[in-house]
Amino acid sequence: MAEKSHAPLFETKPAKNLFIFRSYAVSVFAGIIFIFCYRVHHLPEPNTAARWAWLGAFFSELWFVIYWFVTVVVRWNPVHRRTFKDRLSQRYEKVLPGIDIFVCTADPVIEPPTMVINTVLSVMAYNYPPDKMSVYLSDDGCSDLTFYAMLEASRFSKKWLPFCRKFNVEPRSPEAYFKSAAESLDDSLKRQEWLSMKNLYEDMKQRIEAMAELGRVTDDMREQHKGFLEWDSVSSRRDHQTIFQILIDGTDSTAVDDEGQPLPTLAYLAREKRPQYHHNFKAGAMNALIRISSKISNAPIILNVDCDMYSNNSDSVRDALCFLLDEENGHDIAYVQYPQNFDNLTENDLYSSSLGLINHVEFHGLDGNGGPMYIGTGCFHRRDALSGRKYMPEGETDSLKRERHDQKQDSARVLEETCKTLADCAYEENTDWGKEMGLNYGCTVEDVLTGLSMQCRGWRSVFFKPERNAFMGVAPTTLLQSLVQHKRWSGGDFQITLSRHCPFLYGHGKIPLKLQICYCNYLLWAANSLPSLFYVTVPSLCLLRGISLFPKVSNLWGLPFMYVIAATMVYSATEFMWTCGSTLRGWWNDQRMGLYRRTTSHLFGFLDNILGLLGVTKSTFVITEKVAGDDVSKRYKQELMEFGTASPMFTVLTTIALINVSCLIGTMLSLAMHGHAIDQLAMQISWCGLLVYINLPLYNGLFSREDEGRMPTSVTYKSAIFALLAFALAWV
Ligand SMILES: O=c1ccn([C@@H]2O[C@H](COP(=O)(O)OP(=O)(O)O[C@H]3O[C@H](CO)[C@@H](O)[C@H](O)[C@H]3O)[C@@H](O)[C@H]2O)c(=O)[nH]1
Ligand SMILES: [Mn+2]
Repeated sequence: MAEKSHAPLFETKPAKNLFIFRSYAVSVFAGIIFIFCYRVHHLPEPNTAARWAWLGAFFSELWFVIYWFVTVVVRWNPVHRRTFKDRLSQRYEKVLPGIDIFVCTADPVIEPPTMVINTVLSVMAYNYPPDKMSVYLSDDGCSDLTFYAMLEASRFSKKWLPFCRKFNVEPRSPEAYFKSAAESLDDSLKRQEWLSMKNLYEDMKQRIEAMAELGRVTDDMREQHKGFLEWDSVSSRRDHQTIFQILIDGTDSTAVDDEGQPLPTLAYLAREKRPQYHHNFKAGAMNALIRISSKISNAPIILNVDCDMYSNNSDSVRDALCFLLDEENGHDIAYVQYPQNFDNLTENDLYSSSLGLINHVEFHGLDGNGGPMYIGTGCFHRRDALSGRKYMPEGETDSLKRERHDQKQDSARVLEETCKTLADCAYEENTDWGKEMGLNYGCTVEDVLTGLSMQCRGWRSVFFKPERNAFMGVAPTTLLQSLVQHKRWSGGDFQITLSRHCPFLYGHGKIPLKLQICYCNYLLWAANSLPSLFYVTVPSLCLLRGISLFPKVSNLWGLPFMYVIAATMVYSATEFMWTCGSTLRGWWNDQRMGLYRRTTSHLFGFLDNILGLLGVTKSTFVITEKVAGDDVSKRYKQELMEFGTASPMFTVLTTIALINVSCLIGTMLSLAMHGHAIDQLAMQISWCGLLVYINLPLYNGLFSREDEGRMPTSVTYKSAIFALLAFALAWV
């Protein structure tokens, strides 16, 4: 009996079939050694163009091997986790800890209020005692429309929560639920309830959208809640006082749903913004929420979600608690990170937004090597760890059993007033907030940096991927959006590499070396750009002058090259289709996006950092668009690449594509005319051909499309000039 009470709440298992990957890695490593022998033994004459190109290829390959080694470390020891929620209920149902849920939004146009409240409703409806949950929305857009939508949501929740309980609804975002679930309920009474709930939701949605269309909240609506008065003194979203409103006060015994069950607390916050203070983007918003919630509910667990990431699995809180409450192995876990999943992907994931590799492969690997990164959304934290406390092996056991804050006797109105100052700009002056406390400032991937800090303070983290996806968000639906998002990520990650937070320095002696290496899988994205740029241009340009950078196919030295390339492609495609459950085309799209990101997002992220170090630029957080126009969505659904805008990123892509296609055609013509043997250049020509092939959608956008999503002519001209310049350079 005693043994049973200590049965673990979760279990960890190593991944299966690891020998396949390990044999691949070992054999490729052998191939790589041969490649380097070849490079060193066949150096061309000094002071020739061939010599420089050769050295360039050598150093690029050296870099790729270093990076490849990182990806091998990531994949060496993956683990999978399983939870036992029934044991959690048996042991803890009566004493479940409180949980504070933070939702962040920043712009009512890019992130429409209906989307925001769907996320809010989905988390309010978790299968968890509502009196133990509090939901806080941070609105960096300071929009009365969002506030109005929250008011609607607070009313709607009184019906939605009982409905979810009664029919065990999944997912609990009304929009997603009514979109996916057919009204197949056979019982006519149920059917009626279902329909009336759907109508109720549609009506609310319509009211909110009408108000958004109007662009302001109508006067009769404004009279319904005193909170709207706050907007009388808002001059702009970048210059206003703190607005904090408790819409549902969970401690109030009259705050109940239509079945008389308690409701979760629901609060709206727009922290103070003043032009003279940096607001530190999402990190600033989260820190304001940490402070304010500590005065209201002060729950020991904090869940953080982006406003577009609704809960898709009502048991996620319980799953997360299985880790955090485990008596044997839970006390040093700072956070439980769920994967980011998306519900707007196309069949073959045109822009490779599914994060398939991260979710199915890499994060299991990080988990096995010391713990996944914190990736900003879908993450359950221990409040203490997030607030900045170091892990202490003794005395951890009670940290989750803390009571609500003493001030709970105060009425909501009094609390609102006393809490406001906590979200004022000046509050953080001369404090450790943003440094040692809360989320870290100064980095566009505040999440990754914060997770690393927690791990360096002695905490562990776990990655949990339940069978039913825990969260579903919105992935970028245009090429440019995706590239810009990756620029923020790779630039931010690289910033960490160059700073004192570089895992090898900051994490030295604090986190395992293998985890430090794993971080490089992401922190070196930006650094990949230069060797990649070399590899997709110089070998092709060399063709024009007949400079050969690779051995003959018939030569024995050709074997290691061909083996390494073929094995890596086959392994990567298999991994993508088998482990990530994608299609072959999905893999090919991922390869294309990998190439595009390396040569644009990562390059620009790299340059940004260099300029940042020189003090020329300051990084900003460009919010990812969550709605697209009708035409754009149509093309997205058809998996037709969206260009459409004249962006420098497209100029880079087009220039590279033009260089490759010209080199390929030029070389073929000259070979045909002079009748030279193809053997010496075969590998280089194949590489160039592959680049042309992967770029087919781009040529299509350049030359044969008529729709709005084609490549703008200005980009084509600019790129043609750059390509000509490259040819001229190649000749000198
Ligand atoms: O000044 C800001 C800017 C953004 N956000 C919020 O931050 C979240 C993420 O922004 P989004 O534009 O959707 O960026 P993504 O690239 O999708 O976000 C990923 O990457 C970010 C770091 O770059 C993390 O913060 C996110 O959690 C993670 O999902 C959204 O909820 C925004 O509302 C704010 O609250 N304030
Ligand atoms: Mn997002």
